[in-house]
Order: sequence, then C-alpha cells, then structure tokens
Amino acid sequence: MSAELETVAHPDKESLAAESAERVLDVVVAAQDERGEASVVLTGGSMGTAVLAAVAASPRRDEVDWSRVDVWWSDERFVAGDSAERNCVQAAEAVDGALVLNPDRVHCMGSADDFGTAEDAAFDYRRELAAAADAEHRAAAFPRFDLALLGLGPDGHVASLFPGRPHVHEDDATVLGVQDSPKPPPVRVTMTLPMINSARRVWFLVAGADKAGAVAAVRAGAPLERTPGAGVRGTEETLLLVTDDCLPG
Ligand SMILES: O=C(O)[C@H](O)[C@@H](O)[C@H](O)[C@H](O)COP(=O)(O)O
Repeated sequence: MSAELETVAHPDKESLAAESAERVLDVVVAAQDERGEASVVLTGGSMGTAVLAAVAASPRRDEVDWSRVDVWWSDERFVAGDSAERNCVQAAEAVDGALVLNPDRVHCMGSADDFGTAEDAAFDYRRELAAAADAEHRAAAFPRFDLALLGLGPDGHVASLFPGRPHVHEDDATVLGVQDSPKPPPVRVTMTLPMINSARRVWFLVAGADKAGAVAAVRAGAPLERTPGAGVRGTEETLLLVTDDCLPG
C-alpha cells in the first residue's frame, strides 16, 4: 500500500527547516511512545542537513531519548570516512553533539577507507539492514523505518538514484553501489526505491526555484526513467515539503 503525495508549502528555507524539524520530532516522540524506540533514514544535501540542525536546535529535542533512535542513510558518498563530502560527517557537524545518540545505532554506510568498492559497501549495508530486521523479529531484509527524509535534485534524483540509470528500476536489492553519479562525487552507495518506500513516512525536503521543474514532475507522476523522485511513496504518508518558489504561481 502506498500513500498519496501531499504538498506543503513554506515561505522560505528557514521556515521549511524549522517546521520540518518539528514534524520530525512529532514522529520520533510518537514512535517512542508507541514502542520505546524510533528508526529514521537521513539523506544528504543542504535541506536534509538544515533540518537536522533545526532538530538539534529545537527546545523540544529533549522530548526524545536519542539513545533509542536508529539513524540510517538513504545514500552516501563513497569517499574517505572522515571526508567533508560524507553525508554522515555533514550530519554529525549539523547536530554538533546536541543529540546524544548511541553510536551502535548510528548506521553510516561504508567508506572508501573500509571497502574496496562501493558495491562491497552496499553489500555490507544490506547485511546491517537485515541484522536490524532480525533484531525486530521481522521476516524481512530490513527494519521498519518510521520516517525517511529525502532531498530532490533539479534533475529529479533522490538519494543517489539518478535519471536514466538502471538503479532506478531495481526492485529487489535494498542497497546498490553507484559508479557514475552525475552529482559529484561520482561513486556512491544508495538505497533503492523499494527500500526507501518501505518507510512508513517519506518526506521530500525541497527549497529553491531551481527545483520547480523536478517538483512539478514528481507531482505529475512523471516516468521513473526521467524523474526517480516520482517513484517515491511511503506506506502511510508521502509529503512534499517545499518552499513557495518550488511551486507554480
Ligand atoms: O548525497 C546527496 O547528494 C544527496 O543525498 C542528494 O540526493 C541530495 O539530497 C539532493 O541532491 C538534494 O540536495 P540539495 O538539498 O542540497 O539540493
């Protein structure tokens, strides 16, 4: 089952980040009230990082037991582990120690320090996802995600799933290596659409007039080949959280 796309507009990037952060806190608090923990998939990019910083700065952040939150990534750049290009490094910098996470529950994708290829790192992440599913007593290859956050590229890419690439159409593997990303750096690791769409809620975080075409294509349900973001649907909720200048009129 997948949830229809709902668009929510915001006047500017600051209000988008602040209001999205409150939404994130609402979801994580509710998940912990329900089952004592929460599982969130983060993404890279400026908006994903801005929302993390807003969560870390929120006076409500202490409503969450961050030691009982599992943090995953929908994609990562396959570079040195301490590289400033790494999504998990940028996330740590955005949070700046304000959220006391359990390191064992922060699931960074593998780096070029630890794996020979992005495909090796992808295989390892599939294993980590499957182990988490076992811990949840789920007969699946992955845990249950309460929320997945995504950016949206001007070309309609999400995570590291880019137009015209075969990865977009992968319907079995949960995580793949990417060798030819048009967005640098070229080598990456990415969750696939079925993996992303297994999340209860999937939210796009999109700011700027340069994304208006991609937002329109996602809203119109453009072909996956051209707009990978159009293939995104959470099982319970799919939100397009955007700034006004991403929308027509
Ligand atoms: O690793 C990455 O580069 C991101 O995962 C990528 O998918 C990003 O989310 C989009 O390119 C949007 O990025 P901006 O929000 O910075 O435009």
